[in-house]
Amino acid sequence: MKIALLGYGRMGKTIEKIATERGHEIGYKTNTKLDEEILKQQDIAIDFSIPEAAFDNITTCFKLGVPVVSGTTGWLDHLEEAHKSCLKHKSAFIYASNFSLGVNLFFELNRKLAQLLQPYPNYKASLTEVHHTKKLDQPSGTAISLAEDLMAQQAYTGWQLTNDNQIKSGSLAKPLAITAIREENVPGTHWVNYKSEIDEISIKHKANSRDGFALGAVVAAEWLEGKQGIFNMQDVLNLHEKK
Ligand SMILES: NC(=O)C1=CN([C@@H]2O[C@H](COP(=O)(O)OP(=O)(O)OC[C@H]3O[C@@H](n4cnc5c(N)ncnc54)[C@H](O)[C@@H]3O)[C@@H](O)[C@H]2O)C=CC1
Ligand SMILES: O=C(O)C1=N[C@H](C(=O)O)C[C@H](O)C1
Repeated sequence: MKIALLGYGRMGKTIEKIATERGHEIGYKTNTKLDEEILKQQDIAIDFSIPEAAFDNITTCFKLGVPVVSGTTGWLDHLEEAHKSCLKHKSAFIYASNFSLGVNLFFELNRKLAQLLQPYPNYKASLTEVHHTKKLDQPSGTAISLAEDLMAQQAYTGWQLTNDNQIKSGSLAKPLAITAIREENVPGTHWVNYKSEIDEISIKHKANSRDGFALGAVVAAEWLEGKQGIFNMQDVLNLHEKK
């Protein structure tokens, strides 16, 4: 496939390495405004840019008939609008807050654990994420996905970042606490913890590098080729069928 990399930073460069190893061609890469003439000659676009640019990049691709794999976090207020644009232009789209196989299995574990602990409100849940100091958004997109899945099974009314009272979502009547920690060179670590007076149950995913995110994004792009519509990583990894 001829791939456009929208965002050529840490992830764009890792995706280039993995896509090339898998026999793809990088036909276009950019860190700024899109060149529509070159972009429309590509088979697919992979957007790992910045929150402010993602929506425009993605909808420009749909307008040009270029399917999109998007991993940029921090722009999800506009996700529904992006879906509408994809459907309007009969294009194809996959968004994931995390493309790695390990995290997508971890998402399944999180949903299962939240369901198992539903009858036991004495276990208080919390989330922690650790990322590198260059990360622009907090909490991470992955932590928000974990929180949303957990809250679908448990009696929390919203989530709140423990280290910044301004950052929250939903009602604070019974908030789920998320702690975001920033340390040099950490690719991404997430914990879900349940604590009672008697004991604690924790699950953790730690990325050792960015390769898993990049491989997942390239596999998603390969899977999306020739399809039309809106998909997610559960579709790509066939996780619906494994339940
Ligand atoms: N879904 C997933 O699996 C993962 C998602 N991410 C997310 O991907 C995004 C990028 O992460 P990194 O590569 O670490 O960041 P980065 O800061 O290294 O790269 C972002 C690049 O986008 C460029 N950029 C700025 N404006 C642009 C525009 N208008 N169009 C295209 N590019 C533009 C910047 O110059 C920069 O080079 C972040 O939102 C991050 O949270 C990161 C890792 C995994
Ligand atoms: O910015 C990052 O680096 C990462 N961002 C994603 C997120 O916000 O969850 C995925 C991964 O954790 C790395």
